[in-house]
Amino acid sequence: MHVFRSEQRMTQLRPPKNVRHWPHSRDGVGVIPNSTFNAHALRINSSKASETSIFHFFRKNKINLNSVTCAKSSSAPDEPKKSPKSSETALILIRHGESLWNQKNLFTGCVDVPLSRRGVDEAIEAGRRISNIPIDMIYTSSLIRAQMTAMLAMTKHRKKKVPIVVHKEDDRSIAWSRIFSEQTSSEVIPVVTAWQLNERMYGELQGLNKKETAEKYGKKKVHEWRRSYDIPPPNGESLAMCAERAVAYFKDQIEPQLLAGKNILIAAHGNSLRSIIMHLDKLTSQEVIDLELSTGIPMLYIAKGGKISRRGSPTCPRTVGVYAYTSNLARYRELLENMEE
Ligand SMILES: O=C(O)[C@H](O)COP(=O)(O)O
Repeated sequence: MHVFRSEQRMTQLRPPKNVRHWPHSRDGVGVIPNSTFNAHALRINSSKASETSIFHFFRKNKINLNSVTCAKSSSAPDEPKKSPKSSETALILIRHGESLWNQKNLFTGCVDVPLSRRGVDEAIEAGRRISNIPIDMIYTSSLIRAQMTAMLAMTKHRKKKVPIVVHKEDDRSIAWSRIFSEQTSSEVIPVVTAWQLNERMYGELQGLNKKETAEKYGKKKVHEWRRSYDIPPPNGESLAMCAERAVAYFKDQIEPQLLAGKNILIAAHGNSLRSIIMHLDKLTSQEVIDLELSTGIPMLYIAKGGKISRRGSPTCPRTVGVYAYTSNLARYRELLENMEE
């Protein structure tokens, strides 16, 4: 059974300072390029009209264009440039923390339900477990439980960067949401919200209690709706239909950033992540039936040489455990430690 479940809470032993958790990489590869969100001089790559209105806005508000930088106004963050084959980047997947309806065992799907108190704690704990892993961009769904998980987790990241939702409604919102001073731009992490990463639509089951639904329609039928690959719940999405949008988005928008050197966090949902993991781990539609994701447990993948491979679930930095880390991540962690000394 291919399961990422919460790990036994190991005793919180702090390893001695000089103990290296991982051997340094032989090739001396530097720390993962901390390619933060590259801000550029304000360039509105859009129609002349919006450019005029933007410059009109700045002039009217006496904003000196020379002191303002913002990223290019593309609907996606910077166009990814291919990074050298040897470079390595991290991909972290986290299913949102427990939601109020998870707590009540209700089918949630696309209903926009917030985290429960326990879900908030799970998101913060997940943040501790990924606090040493570089993150340059965050992708989340348009649902609050996934967005809250990402924001809460990032409060524990040792780089202390501020996640900022990237708005892409129109050129003005793009320009305004990315107006930083030069210094600020190095202190933020762009957060891209995408409906394609939403939980699968559970149709008529949304809001129903999972146990009562199984009693009403039969355990087998409900298990089929919940865990089969291509059987949708009544007026809902099958996992295959969810994969069509979630995996397509991952391939079109996220993978290029990852392979271009950006370290990525995706905070999403049980089924949108199951479909992405099915793609990454090349699971069959039979194998994915057994894939269960616990709420709030981070899953680490490493992209290197054009491949994205699973490394396991990171544990808390102070937890004595088997680190599914690489020597590059070890260097990054040492950098953070030296930064804090
Ligand atoms: O949408 C929901 O109800 C849950 O997030 C996932 O439900 P499932 O575990 O039945 O897929």
